[in-house]
Amino acid sequence: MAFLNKEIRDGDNQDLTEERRTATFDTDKMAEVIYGSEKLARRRREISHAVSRIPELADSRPLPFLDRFEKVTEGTRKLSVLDRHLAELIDVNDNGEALHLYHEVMGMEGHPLALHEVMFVPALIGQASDEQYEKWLGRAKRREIIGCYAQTELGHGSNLRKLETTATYTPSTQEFILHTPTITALKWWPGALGKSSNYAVVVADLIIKDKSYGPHPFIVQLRDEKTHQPLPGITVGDIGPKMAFNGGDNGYLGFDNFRIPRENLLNRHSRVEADGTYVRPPHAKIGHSAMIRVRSHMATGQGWLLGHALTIAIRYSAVRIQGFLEDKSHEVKVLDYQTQQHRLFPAIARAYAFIFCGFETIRLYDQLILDMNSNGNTSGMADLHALTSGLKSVVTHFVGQGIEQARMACGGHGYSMASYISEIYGVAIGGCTYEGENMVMLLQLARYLVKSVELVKSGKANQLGPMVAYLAVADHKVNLATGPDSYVKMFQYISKRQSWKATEKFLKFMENGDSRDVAWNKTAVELTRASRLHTRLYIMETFIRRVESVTDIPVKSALTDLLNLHLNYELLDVASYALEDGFMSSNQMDFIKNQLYSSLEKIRPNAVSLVDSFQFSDMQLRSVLGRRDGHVYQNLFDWAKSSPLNKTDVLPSVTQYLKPMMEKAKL
Ligand SMILES: CCCCCCCCCC/C=C\CCCC(=O)SCCNC(=O)CCNC(=O)[C@H](O)C(C)(C)COP(=O)(O)OP(=O)(O)OC[C@H]1O[C@@H](n2cnc3c(N)ncnc32)[C@H](O)[C@@H]1OP(=O)(O)O
Ligand SMILES: Cc1cc2nc3c(=O)[nH]c(=O)nc-3n(C[C@H](O)[C@H](O)[C@H](O)COP(=O)(O)OP(=O)(O)OC[C@H]3O[C@@H](n4cnc5c(N)ncnc54)[C@H](O)[C@@H]3O)c2cc1C
Repeated sequence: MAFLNKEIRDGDNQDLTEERRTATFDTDKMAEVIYGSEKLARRRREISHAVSRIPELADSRPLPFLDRFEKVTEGTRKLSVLDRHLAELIDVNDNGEALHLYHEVMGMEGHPLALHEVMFVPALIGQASDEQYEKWLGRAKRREIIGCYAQTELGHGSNLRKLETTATYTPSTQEFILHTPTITALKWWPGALGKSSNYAVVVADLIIKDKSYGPHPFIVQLRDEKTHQPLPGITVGDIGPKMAFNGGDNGYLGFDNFRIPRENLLNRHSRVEADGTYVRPPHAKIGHSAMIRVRSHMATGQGWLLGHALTIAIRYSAVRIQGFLEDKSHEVKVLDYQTQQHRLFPAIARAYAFIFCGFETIRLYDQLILDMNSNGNTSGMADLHALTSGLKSVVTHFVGQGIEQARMACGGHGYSMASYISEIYGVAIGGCTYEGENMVMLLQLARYLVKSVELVKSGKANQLGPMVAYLAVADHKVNLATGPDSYVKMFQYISKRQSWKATEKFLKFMENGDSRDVAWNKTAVELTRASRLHTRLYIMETFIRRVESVTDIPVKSALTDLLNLHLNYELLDVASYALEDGFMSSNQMDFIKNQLYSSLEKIRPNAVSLVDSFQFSDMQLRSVLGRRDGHVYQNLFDWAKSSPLNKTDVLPSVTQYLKPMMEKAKL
């Protein structure tokens, strides 16, 4: 008989095998839904297999035992090995294959090319003119040069309008002079800036004839192409260890009146003529496109990170036997406890929801770039900016929470670096900060929601985009028993009510004499609540759309269980908004809870297979606790024995300090 869960192998832990046998769907088919195509799901497996046959691509030692210097060296070593094997391992023009290969081999702790691929090349593609493509893009794509994205400064990150680095145009030499006027103007944080990159896209305040034109992107050479020494006028280095990403060299950068030619302003959309005339872009924020790109990709990337932590926690929970249920002669798997299921299963649903939702925003971003580059059409920018601002904030926040729950669900062993969950957590929560601090970005979405409510109030509801059309819809009582649409309607009611209440509150402060900014700040918490609700509604709707589109019946059925869990969990979490004005009854509340608990029971037999379907190899997971074979205790013991502290029985520190202390005490 063909097994539905393809992970079953001889010699694996029996408890885990037992779980895999209960799968009601084919995990390969589920992987096709997760990764968007049969081809990519299959290629991922093939690539992982091919990588496992090249020993040099393996981590030379478990990463948690490496210090920072060793991590940076190890990442760079693997990159160079990978470079030799690239063409034999993947179709280099296929982004999905490339992304998988890098996740597999390089892991998540950072490496010299991380920002080159994620932001430097995309910034060139989005911002450079055809002539600049000719000069830089090919070299960048071939990796003759390595670049990063240097925007944030020591003193400013969120408020781009106040960046202090200046790029002053000098018509006599047709050059920009880049300068760092104060210590707070030092670029600070850019990934791969400190030691690896020899070029950067630098965002600086463009100044022409003493007038500031705001932040603009420039391509800047930082280091000599032969010696890799910083060029005269450039100060550059590493900012030190961080919560995670310690294989990466986030850096600082200062300019001392450093000159670059006029052609180095990335000028697809705006430019400076030889005489200093400024030509405006078609949209004021078009220079931010590299950020919108990363934000568009974040929901999927973060969903995968949550998937990593859950794969570890669910597999472990199926192997960990502790305590009793009915039969007092046998301890049970901790996965059988309702509290454990409640801790983990809604997070599985969210991981799936975020991945599906992310695929939609990636498509929207690709369409926007196509429109902008082919006919200068920027009409989709405001919508996508609002959407991705909310999405990156909500998703990173919940992913952080979900990973932390996964850690706790593994008890003491979750706290060990052997689980690798703390590393995943550190990487994931970086996303709450980078690409726009979460509160700041929620407030960006709130601007859009407030404007939308104002449109409705002024009788222009017909101008609302499809994503906010619900803000104008009349309220009707909802019967939740009629299926997903009724949950959407209830959520729409809640989200709409909060957007309206926050807007009314904001307008009231202004009517009472507060300035717009002060009124905004006095309403900010309510506004961020509106943004979160709007975003969660969008995630819910995309999840429903995706499940509806699935054709494989067993896969669809398992996904429907996950979706039902998601709908009930989400609604329960925000029910107080609808209970307070009586729109939701306490009977409905009980109904939601009962549905939720029965979803947990339905999902239980598929739990291991739902996470196996992510098809993360052991190499990619880098977790001793979460390995596919489930031999948790032997694996943990072997790992601990390999700790450098265990190389000798008596440590020099004991001989030097501890023993003399003990000897002295004896006297
Ligand atoms: C294959 C790819 C895989 C990717 C996977 C991801 C993995 C990533 C790993 C890499 C790790 C790290 C990378 C991190 C890189 C960085 O962090 S780069 C630095 C990022 N920095 C930021 O995000 C700064 C945040 N701040 C801002 O973006 C802006 O300052 C902010 C938007 C907050 C405000 O901009 P202002 O210019 O000040 O604008 P306002 O006055 O507030 O608004 C004026 C109007 O403009 C609209 N607006 C703003 N931005 C945009 C935009 N981008 N697009 C469209 N419209 C925009 C705004 O809504 C206002 O409109 P309104 O007046 O309301 O109509
Ligand atoms: C792992 C990592 C990688 C990074 N990589 C890069 C990179 O490659 N390139 C790059 O240029 N940068 C990078 N950054 C920097 C990152 O983009 C910024 O740190 C981020 O945009 C947040 O800005 P900030 O540090 O100025 O935070 P701040 O804005 O100083 O945030 C501090 C607090 O102030 C609040 N706050 C600020 N403004 C407002 C407001 N208007 N209203 C309400 N509250 C507000 C925030 O909510 C937050 O609570 C990276 C950062 C990290 C952590």
